Amino acid sequence: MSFLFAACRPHTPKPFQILLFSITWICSSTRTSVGSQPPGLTFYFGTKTRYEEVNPFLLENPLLVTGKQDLLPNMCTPIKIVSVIRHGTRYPTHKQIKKMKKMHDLIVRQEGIRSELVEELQRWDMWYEDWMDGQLVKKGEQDMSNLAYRLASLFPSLFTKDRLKQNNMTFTTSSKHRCVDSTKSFISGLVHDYFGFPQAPESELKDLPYMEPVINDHLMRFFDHCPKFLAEVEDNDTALHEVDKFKQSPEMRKVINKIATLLDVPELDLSADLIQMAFFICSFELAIKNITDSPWCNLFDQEDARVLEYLNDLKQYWKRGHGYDINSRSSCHLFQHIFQHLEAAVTESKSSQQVSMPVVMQFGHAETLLPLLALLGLFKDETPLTAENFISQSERKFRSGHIVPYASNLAFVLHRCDMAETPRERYQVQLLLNEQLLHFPHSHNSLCLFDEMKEQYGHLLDGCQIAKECAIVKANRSSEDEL
Ligand SMILES: O=P(O)(O)O[C@H]1[C@H](OP(=O)(O)O)[C@@H](OP(=O)(O)O)[C@H](O)[C@@H](O)[C@H]1OP(=O)(O)O
Repeated sequence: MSFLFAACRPHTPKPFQILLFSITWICSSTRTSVGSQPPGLTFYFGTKTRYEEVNPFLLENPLLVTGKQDLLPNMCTPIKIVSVIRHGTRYPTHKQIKKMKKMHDLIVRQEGIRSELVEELQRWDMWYEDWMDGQLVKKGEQDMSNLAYRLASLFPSLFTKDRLKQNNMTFTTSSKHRCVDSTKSFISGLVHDYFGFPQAPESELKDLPYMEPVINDHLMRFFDHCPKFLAEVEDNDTALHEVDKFKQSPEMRKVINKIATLLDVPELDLSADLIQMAFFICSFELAIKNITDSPWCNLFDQEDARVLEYLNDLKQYWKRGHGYDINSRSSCHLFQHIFQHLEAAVTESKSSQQVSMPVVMQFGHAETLLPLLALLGLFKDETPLTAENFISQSERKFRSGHIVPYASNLAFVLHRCDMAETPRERYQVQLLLNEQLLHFPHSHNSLCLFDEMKEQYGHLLDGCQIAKECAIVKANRSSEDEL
């Protein structure tokens, strides 16, 4: 099978392969007609997943807003939106690029008789360079400008020219360049694509105070400012022990063995990290350049992909998700900030004032969103993800690629319902993830009365003081001192 598959790749026919040429031509044309994606791998890339995987209709039309009628509650008017948005598609980080080079060098130095696949990988151009280090790519800019257009189309009463001109929109970002650039692309999508202001200097916008992104890492990178998280997770070598164990698991060993055979390299030269990197190259080639037939994808089938997805999910679960309480508790300042924005709008609306800040857009990382979602009790499986339960977790809720792909976005939309029968029903909050309705865990409904939300999450409003949550309590002989 692999021989036939190997013969099905476009390649320069060699003397001893002339016979295969006709087969190759048939197969490559067949492969092209079969589909434009790596065979069944694209939904297993975890946090390296492109946004289109959660909204496939965007592949045809990146500006399409679907199901608008289903998304908005009848007889209610949106009066505020507060969003947390992951940056758009990015280059690999410096750390990952080093692993890419190591993996490719391992293949390039192969000599003697090599398979078609190895030859193709040897011919592949290692075009990634250290300077790229996680920066936003062109596709990432488009992710953001298109998202801005779609959100404004979904909530036109919030995204109005007047509000733009009156600066009633705020754009907060993490200090990382990919987030700052994502914010600028989002604003550009709003101003130029949606509102149609020309890009030229004579644009009406010149009299607008430029909508500069406001950097706030305490909000968008709260994990960097939480001593308890840094000590117990980030800087604790044993915190990801389940990840380390899974790298040695039978499932992982089977993938390593298979790739070693395919590449004809000693297993000892390979590792779970290097193989995960080869898998991620397939994901980056697709996400960044829309290359659907990268030779790197030909190393893997869906069984391998499920194992490698779980490896990434284990990291996200224990480093950012439900694994350790401090992961989610460290995000409660961000949740409180979101809630305070909603509460301010309710207060203004109740006193018949114009809502002063109807649009609040906040740009961060997968590690901004995952702890916040965990804090809200979302995507929590009954059993923790461990190195031992890969098989029983095959239908798990916590699949990072389905939750926080590039450009993922969580939106709290506050509605005023003037036909409400009781004052309690007048203000309702709607939850959307990646432009789709998301149910609150306590009610299994995507709409929640504002007062009910306050009751359900009150323990996170009054009972989560970030200074106390993040304090490192150091026991000593006489008493416990907070550092
Ligand atoms: O494995 P890498 O270096 O890509 O990990 C990145 C994070 O990428 P992710 O694991 O989420 O795919 C990156 O998150 P992002 O949302 O900004 O892409 C994070 O900022 C970066 O520090 C790396 O995370 P790590 O936990 O430090 O490995």
